[in-house]
Amino acid sequence: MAAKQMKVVTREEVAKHNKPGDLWVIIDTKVFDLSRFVNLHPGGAAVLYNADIAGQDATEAFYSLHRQEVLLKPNYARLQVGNIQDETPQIKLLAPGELSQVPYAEPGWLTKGYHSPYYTENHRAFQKAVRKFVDEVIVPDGQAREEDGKRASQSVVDAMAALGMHAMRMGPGKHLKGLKLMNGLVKPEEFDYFHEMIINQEIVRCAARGYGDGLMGGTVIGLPPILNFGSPEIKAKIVPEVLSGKKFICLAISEAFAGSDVMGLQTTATKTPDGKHWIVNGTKKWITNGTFADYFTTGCKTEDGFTVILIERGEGVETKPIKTAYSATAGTAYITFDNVKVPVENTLGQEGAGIFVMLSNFNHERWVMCTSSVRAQRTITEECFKWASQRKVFGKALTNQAVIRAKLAQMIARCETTQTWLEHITYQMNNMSYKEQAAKLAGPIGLLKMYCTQAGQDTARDAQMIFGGRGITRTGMGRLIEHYHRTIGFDALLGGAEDVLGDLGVRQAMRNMPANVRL
Ligand code: HEM
Repeated sequence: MAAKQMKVVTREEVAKHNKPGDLWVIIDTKVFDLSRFVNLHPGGAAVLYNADIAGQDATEAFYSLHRQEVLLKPNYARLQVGNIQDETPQIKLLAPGELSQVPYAEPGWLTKGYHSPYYTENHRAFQKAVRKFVDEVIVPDGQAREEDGKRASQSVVDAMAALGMHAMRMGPGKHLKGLKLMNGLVKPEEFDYFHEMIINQEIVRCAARGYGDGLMGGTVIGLPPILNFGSPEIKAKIVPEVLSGKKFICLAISEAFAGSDVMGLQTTATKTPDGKHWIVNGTKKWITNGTFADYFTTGCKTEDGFTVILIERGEGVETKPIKTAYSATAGTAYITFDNVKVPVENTLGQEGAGIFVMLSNFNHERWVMCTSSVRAQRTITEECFKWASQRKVFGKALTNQAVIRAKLAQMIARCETTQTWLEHITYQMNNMSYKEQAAKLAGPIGLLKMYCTQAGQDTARDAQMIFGGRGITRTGMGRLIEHYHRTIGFDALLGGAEDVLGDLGVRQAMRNMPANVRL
């Protein structure tokens, strides 16, 4: 279709179009013909016929009531009929992949003129490529699926698989060998936890919490036990299917009976008399991606303790969606296992050593959650800074109010402290063996996660105060704030409740308390 021919007009000409049936406005030097749209306008017709708006420059009024994205929607973009002669737009749209220039909207290492000891040129090139991909492919799908509740589009899952993204989200390791990562941008042996952190932090910018978990969150936590404890046969079958996005897996541990206290699990697995199969009975609750998973990495109670068993969807396995505060796109499930027959070869790790299998993954899982939580807060801080700068109250921008600045100060400080602590821990992960990480980082990661999610909740509350009623409205200016405030609880609970993790951090530290110290 040929591009629409735009008129070039003067402000005086626009001013003549100020009545019913002939209504134009100027928004940032662009001229919109609202003559027919006026009766469809969600904000009503009267506001558009106002003498300060009709035929006038409505830029300030528009941006105090609408998000930029309104004008990007094709049905609204087509209302533009021209541009003001000899003027250029003042409001800049970020191109896909571009960094925000809003202060503190990007972590320090991505802020012009600042330095960091942790990131190489390769990390920077990698971040650029990942952001572009996320902006172009993930963000639009994330916003749409969070709304309609359907699972992440297979086209997105496939596009991520083609870049090796599902594999990279498992962290550095042997599973990357031979893969072309981000079109060859990073060599498998050079991929480190900072690369992984970049992927997580970029994805979370889609600002769709349920979708973020729906987008293979189950794989991030459900596949590592296969990679680390599965037999060669199991690995050879499952890993390629899942990392190519053809099949889906989830981690099935929590139950109605037991959440953070995994010792309380009641799902049982008993051997058949011939010893060739497990018979699994029980239920699982709040299982991310469970509604569409093909495989379930399942914590079971067995004769001599706990055992983790890989269960394939089939006879006796049923999954039902659980309605949570975020979207059904996450696939949060209640699962019933009813006399499910599973080959003993599907046992992950030693029989009776399931606690070890489950615990071994917790550090990475919690660290992943920290990476996301920290970045999500930054997006909210950016929203608040933008809003407080453009919103006028009593004739002045909100940023003129000391109470608003005090809230921004706290939000920024939380972004900076959590990111800096996260980078410190990530650096340790890069320089420690998996065993060392287990010994030395469980406590610090527990404390970091506790602090990240506490900070997130404080930021959610502050943001809601800054946005007022808009912060509790699902559409419009404050929609990201409403979403964040509604879903922050997930961060504080998933992967171990905040209080439990704080306590874990202190208990780990107590173990290292020298017996010979006194005040
Ligand atoms: C191209 C021009 C415009 C388009 C496409 C447009 C579109 C919209 C849309 C989609 C909404 C719903 C917002 C949401 O919930 O996301 C809305 C609300 C509104 N619009 Fe417009 N609008 C335009 C111009 C204006 C102008 C110039 C004014 C000037 C006062 C205005 C005043 C309002 C008001 C008062 C609301 C209700 C806001 C609220 O509920 O907080 N609109 N408009």
